[in-house]
Amino acid sequence: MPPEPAVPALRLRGLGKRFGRTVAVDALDLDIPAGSFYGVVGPNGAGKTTTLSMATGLLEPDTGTVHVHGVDVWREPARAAALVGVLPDGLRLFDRLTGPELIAYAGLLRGLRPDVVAARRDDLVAALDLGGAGRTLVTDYSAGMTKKAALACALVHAPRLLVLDEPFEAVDPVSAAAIRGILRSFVAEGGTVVLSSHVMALVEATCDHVAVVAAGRVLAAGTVEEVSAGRGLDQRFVELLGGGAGPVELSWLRPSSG
Ligand SMILES: Nc1ncnc2c1ncn2[C@@H]1O[C@H](COP(=O)(O)OP(=O)(O)OP(=O)(O)O)[C@@H](O)[C@H]1O
Repeated sequence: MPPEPAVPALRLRGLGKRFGRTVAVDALDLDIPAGSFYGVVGPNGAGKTTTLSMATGLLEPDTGTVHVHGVDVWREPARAAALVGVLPDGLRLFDRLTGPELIAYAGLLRGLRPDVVAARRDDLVAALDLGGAGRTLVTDYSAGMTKKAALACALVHAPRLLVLDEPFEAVDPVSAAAIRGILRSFVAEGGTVVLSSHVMALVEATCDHVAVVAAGRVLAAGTVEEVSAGRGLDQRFVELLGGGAGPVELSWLRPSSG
């Protein structure tokens, strides 16, 4: 008998969302294999945030289904939520707390025991180097620090799947390396990471799989080698998107034109 096909960490089928006349996501199908480090790339307005929001139960799809490790996100939201950690785009946090307080609060909301919460909070503060901020409230954190605190909140219940919208945006290189290290060991231990990014070099260096999304559809998906087809992800991305228009000359911008 052939082996059972593996259940993907995330399965999107016929996913669709409109905002008025704008089709943000258009009958999108995608499988994210369990244990992969998956990048979702695409131009501005491609539908990445909308897709990831629907995949994680934050935004109700107009059409289609989402399964996380075989659990239907929209039929069994509590079971699915226990499996997923999310770093949404433009996240609103309870920012009148310190970072460690926020992490503990996230753990308690997830139903963890207080002693487990305290231990994990301390581990996450150390791993993400959030201890130096002392009693500073999250509202006074830099953008990168806020992102790290939000990532810690997404990790505290030990999810199997992490979905991260632009996790490296506004994060300094040292913090980005720390975050990458944490995500890599999460994947090495059997977890799955899905992240969206505009930065091809980052996806190429970090992810093993990639999907190129444009106009709410998947243009190409597979391992980074398959999708980049020996030409580098940046170049493939431009090719898949049709190269774009030629350069527009801004003659008035020439210093000599005044
Ligand atoms: N709440 C909303 N109301 C109206 N239109 C929306 C809303 N959210 C997204 N859109 C539209 O849906 C389309 C897809 O947006 P989305 O934010 O998902 O793209 P994205 O790939 O994440 O873009 P970016 O890389 O710029 O963040 C865009 O045309 C956007 O203007």
